Amino acid sequence: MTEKIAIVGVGAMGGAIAKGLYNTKQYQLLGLNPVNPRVTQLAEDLEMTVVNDPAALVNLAPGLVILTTPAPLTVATARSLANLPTTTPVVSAAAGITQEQLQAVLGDRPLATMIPNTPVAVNAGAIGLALPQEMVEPAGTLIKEVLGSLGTVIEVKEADLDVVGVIGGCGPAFVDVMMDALSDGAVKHGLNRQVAYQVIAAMVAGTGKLALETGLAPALLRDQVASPGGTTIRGIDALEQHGFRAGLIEAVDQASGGHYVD
Ligand SMILES: NC(=O)C1=CN([C@@H]2O[C@H](COP(=O)(O)OP(=O)(O)OC[C@H]3O[C@@H](n4cnc5c(N)ncnc54)[C@H](OP(=O)(O)O)[C@@H]3O)[C@@H](O)[C@H]2O)C=CC1
Ligand SMILES: O=C(O)[C@@H]1CCC=N1
Repeated sequence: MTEKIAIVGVGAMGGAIAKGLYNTKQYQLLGLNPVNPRVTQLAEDLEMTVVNDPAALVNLAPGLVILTTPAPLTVATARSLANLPTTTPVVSAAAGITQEQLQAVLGDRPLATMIPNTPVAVNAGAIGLALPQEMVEPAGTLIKEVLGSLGTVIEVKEADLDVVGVIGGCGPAFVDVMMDALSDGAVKHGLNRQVAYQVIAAMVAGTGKLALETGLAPALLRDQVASPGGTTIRGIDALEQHGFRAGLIEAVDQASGGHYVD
């Protein structure tokens, strides 16, 4: 029987997860979200049954529930789903919301926290997953299978999920800012912006693939690009002088330390 996966909060993240799961053709998609034209269209596109009442979602008997509501609303939303059978696993993507907070409202059931990222929409996500030690089967296997269909799952301790969420979850936005600035530089030199976008996106995808497949440290990969006396090292010098590296370290500092409250 096809597993029914429920996405609670079908926004940017929930929608990206829905798209990635739809691509696999392996799951039946359910959703919970207030009614609006955006969600109605997405539901139609992804053959997803979206309801706007928690009791209706419980009646649809999902096999796995993924919480992607705004973090400050997630504990209250989880409470509205407490009637799910105690065997139904729940995975929350809400930044800064802990397993303990969710367990308090969802009771004793398989429960995990994660930080995915928007590339899950194209099954190329980086998903930090914190499974509690006492996770029972088959829930643990189901969670890893479903998330594994969306990209690379990296299991971490819950205490590390905050910083994993910054580099993995916020990271695409940081890279998008870099890509946008690189395209400005290229346009300044007369290149067509759409051509610049194409080159930059392929370059970023390939740089990530090379790092993943070689397992080499970024500093070593950088050295292979920077020919002695060449052009790259002059660009790196400019980046250092303008605080590129310090800016990224500060971005991780500023974005970490979850600030959401129930
Ligand atoms: N965006 C990202 O890249 C990442 C986000 N996350 C986490 O995912 C969660 C969602 O973030 P994001 O997708 O960016 O936010 P969005 O605002 O885009 O999405 C939130 C969705 O939840 C819906 N919603 C609001 N209240 C309820 C409710 N009570 N029941 C059901 N649905 C509800 C909203 O409906 P409506 O359409 O009416 O606004 C909206 O569709 C956050 O907890 C965030 O920490 C984690 C990792 C990465
Ligand atoms: O901006 C946010 O709060 C969410 C969490 C990680 C990425 N987006």
